[in-house]
Amino acid sequence: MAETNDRLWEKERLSHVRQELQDRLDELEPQVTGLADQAADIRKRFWEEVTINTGSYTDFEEAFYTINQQSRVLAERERVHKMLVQQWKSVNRLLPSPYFGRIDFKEKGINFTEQIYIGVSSFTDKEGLNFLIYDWRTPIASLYYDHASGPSSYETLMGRIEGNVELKRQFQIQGGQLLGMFDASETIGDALLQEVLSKGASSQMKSIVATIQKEQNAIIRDDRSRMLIVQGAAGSGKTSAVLQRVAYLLYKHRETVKADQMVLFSPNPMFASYISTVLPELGEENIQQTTFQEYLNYWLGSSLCPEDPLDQMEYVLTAGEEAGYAARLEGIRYKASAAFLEALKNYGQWLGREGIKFVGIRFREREFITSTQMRAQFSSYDEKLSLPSRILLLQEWLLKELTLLEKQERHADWVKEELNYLDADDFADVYRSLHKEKAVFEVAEQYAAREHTGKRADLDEGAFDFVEREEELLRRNIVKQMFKPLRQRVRKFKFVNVQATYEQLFVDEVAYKERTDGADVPPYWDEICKQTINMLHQNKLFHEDATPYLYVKEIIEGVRVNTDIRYVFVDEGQDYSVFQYEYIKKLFPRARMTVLGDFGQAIYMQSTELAAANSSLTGLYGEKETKLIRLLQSYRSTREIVEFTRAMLPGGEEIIAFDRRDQKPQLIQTGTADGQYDAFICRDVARLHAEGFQSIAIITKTAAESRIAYESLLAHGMEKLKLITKETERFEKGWMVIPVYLAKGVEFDAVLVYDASAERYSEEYDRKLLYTACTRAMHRLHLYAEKHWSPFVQALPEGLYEKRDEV
Ligand SMILES: Nc1ncnc2c1ncn2[C@@H]1O[C@H](COP(=O)(O)OP(=O)(O)OP(=O)(O)O)[C@@H](O)[C@H]1O
Repeated sequence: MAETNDRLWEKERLSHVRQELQDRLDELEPQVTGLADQAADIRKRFWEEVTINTGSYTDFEEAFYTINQQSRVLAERERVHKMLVQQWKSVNRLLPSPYFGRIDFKEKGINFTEQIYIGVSSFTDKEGLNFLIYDWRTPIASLYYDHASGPSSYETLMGRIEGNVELKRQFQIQGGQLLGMFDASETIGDALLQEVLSKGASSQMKSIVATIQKEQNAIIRDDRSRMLIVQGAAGSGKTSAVLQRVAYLLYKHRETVKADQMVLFSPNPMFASYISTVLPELGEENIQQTTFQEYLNYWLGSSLCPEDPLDQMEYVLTAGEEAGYAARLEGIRYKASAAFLEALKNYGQWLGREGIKFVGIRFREREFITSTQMRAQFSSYDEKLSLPSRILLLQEWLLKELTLLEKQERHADWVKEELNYLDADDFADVYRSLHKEKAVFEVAEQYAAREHTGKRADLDEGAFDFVEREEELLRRNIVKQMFKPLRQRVRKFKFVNVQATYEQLFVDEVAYKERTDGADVPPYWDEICKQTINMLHQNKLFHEDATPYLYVKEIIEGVRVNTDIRYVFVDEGQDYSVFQYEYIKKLFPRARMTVLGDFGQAIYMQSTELAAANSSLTGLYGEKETKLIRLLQSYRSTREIVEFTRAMLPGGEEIIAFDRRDQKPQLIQTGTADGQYDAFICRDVARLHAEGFQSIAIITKTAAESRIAYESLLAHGMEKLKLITKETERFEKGWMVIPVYLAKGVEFDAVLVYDASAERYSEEYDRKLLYTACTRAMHRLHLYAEKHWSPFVQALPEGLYEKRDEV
């Protein structure tokens, strides 16, 4: 009975709050449109109101004053309009579902229990005195996420507030209707989470604001660490938590930090599209999203073409039979290592003493300034100065030299010849400036004459030599134009041959050791050198060389920095090398960094272990400034799928499954009969679809395998199937074939691992690929093989799956 009363009471309150929201909306709407119209009107009539009369100084002043006045009114109207639009949007967002939680909190020493309703933004009553809804990011709202009922506390700017949570309640409100309410005695009750997690996958990630878990809340609200590292199991909500964190930080620091001062590194553009709706759903603007590759491409410019990381991945997975494969793999590993980073630091020292390669400045087949001259000039600078400072001095020297050479060059014969090719415009320009010059000349002559004789000078027409001055000016212009690109090259440091400077690291072992203060070389060094140089000679860079190359470039030219950015977030952080982290740190010197990842899904060779005791990531800002949070509970998949997948990973037993149940994963052995394989898959997709699963992914190991699978399944009549490639920009719901490395970070109702045979996944390296593929499944997981299962499947306890032998 009491429960029913509670529910009635909540229904009434909901309808009261909605009425208040509606009233506010009715109040705001005319203001919003009215102000927009007013601003538009002012903008349209701006110049009508202003009479510009510059006849006298007073007129001018008056015009100036009116313009100023008008633009101030306009700016104020626009500011108020923007604020009202924001309020209007926020009220609109609240109306269908004003809040999702309530806590009753009795503060210590105060004899009163406050009811706190929590929603996506705050809302007060008409008088502005009482909060009808608290924003989920307010300090008091953290009680909702962190504590079960009982003694609790929360942090405010003024210190810790202690008290007692007497009630914690969750609501399901949709379209203004109270559909359900649950009182939670333990953290956030499972009922709502169960409900949320049992839903189907969608083409866009959803906000988890109503069901944030305690350990996720710690990630969201951490505001102290310079570096926050989150090592979280597959599906533990890392990406979800980081997006909530962005919204939280934007709210907490709204006076000082704007969305464009945050940047998120995501694995690929498709992933970026997948998460793009979360922040707007929370009422915040999207932050800048990029991939590390975009940064590389931008900074390397057009002269060198770096390999795409996905192409590198495809090579690693498919080129096992090719000559030089083992050396390339060693190269990938070594060039991402801390040892190589150290070697490059030492190389920087060596370059400071000798060895930088310069490019001479050539002009019309002549060597103007040779690389030897540059080297001599460079070595004349004090060695105590940093390398980039000396390069700057050299740049200055070169620009001065060019000015001298430019002057000399005006008298060269080729300039005379060029005079013949000038067009009328060139002459007209010179003619105009000569006339101006003539006027100045005549005034100067008159002045000089008056000084000497006290009379006007009697200037004859020939006193100003037009012809001579004309040729002089024309020559000057011609040479100036020709020297422009030379100057530009110098300004862009093109006189340093970075390519040759990088290349000379890869001559042979002796040279390498000499230049890097005795660094050890990995196996296959000679072959690694050959492969690297071969690429450079084609003006290309292996992916593993791209960041080290930029690093060397910056050792010489100085570090590029972006001081605007205050927060950097790196998702799928295990896939970045220590080099890339070092680079990101330097690029954003004022930023705090949040890195989220899962070493269990570290499928790239350059991976970094996030949570290891001696992780290079901890070393980036030092232990004191670094905080590590581990997430062990997996939310994405059913208990059966988590139990199956975690058994694939050494140490996987620590992953905790959420208690949501469905079928066990199915292993389907198809036999070798022609066409049977794909026929089984088609049939299973149709069955899953009939069960109501809409997003179904057939996951392959490589892009090459994806293409073959796609063609073959298409031939079996699966017309609705889509092939996802690295060029796919938008993530859409449906049936798709996708290589595992593109499926990272996203999820599907059902996953069918196209070929989980021993032929496909047998190396230790394949374990994580298979794990990553299987952990994309939310509700159903099927694995297929013709004959022999991958050893990683064979090793699983039998009770974890159901076998379907179709042979
Ligand atoms: N607190 C939560 N409430 C509701 N759903 C949640 C919560 N945490 C995670 N989820 C859901 O679990 C799924 C996995 O979350 P997410 O993609 O953020 O995990 P992840 O750790 O980034 O995964 P992976 O590393 O495997 O890509 C998503 O569907 C997300 O909505």
